[in-house]
Formats: sequence, structure tokens, C-alpha cells
Amino acid sequence: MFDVTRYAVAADAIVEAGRFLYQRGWSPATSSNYSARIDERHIAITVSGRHKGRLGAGDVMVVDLAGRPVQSQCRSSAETRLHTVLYELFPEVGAVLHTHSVKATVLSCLLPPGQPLTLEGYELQKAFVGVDTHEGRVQVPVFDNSQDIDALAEQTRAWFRAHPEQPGYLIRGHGLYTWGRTMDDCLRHVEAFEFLFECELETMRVRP
Ligand SMILES: CSC[C@@H](O)[C@@H](O)C(=O)COP(=O)(O)O
Ligand SMILES: [Zn+2]
Repeated sequence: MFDVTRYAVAADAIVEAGRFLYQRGWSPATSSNYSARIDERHIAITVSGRHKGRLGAGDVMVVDLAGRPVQSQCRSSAETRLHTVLYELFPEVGAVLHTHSVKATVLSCLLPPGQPLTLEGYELQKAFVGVDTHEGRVQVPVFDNSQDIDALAEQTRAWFRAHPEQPGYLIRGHGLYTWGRTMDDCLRHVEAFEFLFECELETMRVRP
């Protein structure tokens, strides 16, 4: 069982994140899914198919780390396993956000297959937890899109087990996943990625 007060705090953070991300244009047309940890065995996550700019408490449900609904008849996000894998791998993670921005989508399609996006030399890399200089490298793997979410989840588990310090990934033609200790950390990561994706796209435009 989970603590109802902790669920309410997690649901509020998710609803508020949805308003912000929709308003920025990063979660259009019912796309995206968001989650926040309740305890070591449960997370709050968006119900599948809901409009992320108009979420209410009934649009957030509880699942366990196997992705099974707890006290809900609703269907959780179709991508629930992509969230739970991260909570399983990283006990310190408190929130996961998946967004569908134009820049993340276009950039993921322009990157050569099999090659991660390497971000280096940007001061804004310091927005990621654990990064304190522009001189390091942030590696963003790009996984091919798939409707087989369990298979995709296992690919992400293997990659991030080997690269635990990296803050997010792209799915080609689909969007971004990133996480953090708190929802605020996670929202900052989304904003930082969006800025850096725009820099990469602009660089490709002026220096093809
Ligand atoms: C509206 S298309 C996007 C979906 O297919 C999916 O990628 C997505 O992000 C939202 O799925 P959901 O099941 O609502 O969590
Ligand atoms: Zn998606």
C-alpha cells in the first residue's frame, strides 16, 4: 500500500508540470507522459491518452515498479515501463518526464543511426545534476522508435546501467526522456535539453 498524502503531492507536481510543458509546446495533442515517485515500490503516473495541459487528479494513477495498476481501473501510460525501469535502476530518481517537442523530434531524425548525440562546450550543460563545467561531454543515446515498449525498456535499462551518469535519451522521431531527484530538477533538465537541441539544430543549419 502507498501513502495517500504522498500520492497527492506527486499528483500535484505532475499536473503542474503538464501545464508548463503543454504551454511551452513540448507536449502537444495528448502526447507525453509524466511520473513521480511515491515510495520505493510505487509511482504516480499519467493515465494513457489524457491531455497533458488539462490534467486533473483523476488523470494521475498509481502503479508499482512492475507497471501494475494499484487501486485503479484506468490504463496507465502506454510507456509506463520506460518510467519504471528508471526508478528501478536509480533509487534516487524522484521524477521522470517524457516530452514530444518539435526540436527533439527533428534532431533525433537528423542524427546518424547508431550514434549518440554528444553535447560539449555548452555552459548550459551545468543545468544537469552532477555537471559542473562546460568542458565535459553529455552523451544522449538515440533509440529507434518501437511500439514494443518492453523491448525498448530493456534497451534503455542496458544502456543506462552502463552509463548511469547521463541525464536523458531520445527516441527517434518520437521524443525525449529525462529524470531527476525532484520534479524541479527534472523540469530543469527538459528546459536545458530543449535549449541545447535548438543550439545543435541551429549549428547544423549555419554549418551543414
Ligand atoms: C498522441 S501520440 C503519443 C503516444 O503514442 C505516446 O508516445 C505518448 O507519449 C503518450 O502516450 P500515453 O499512453 O498517453 O502516455
Ligand atoms: Zn511518447
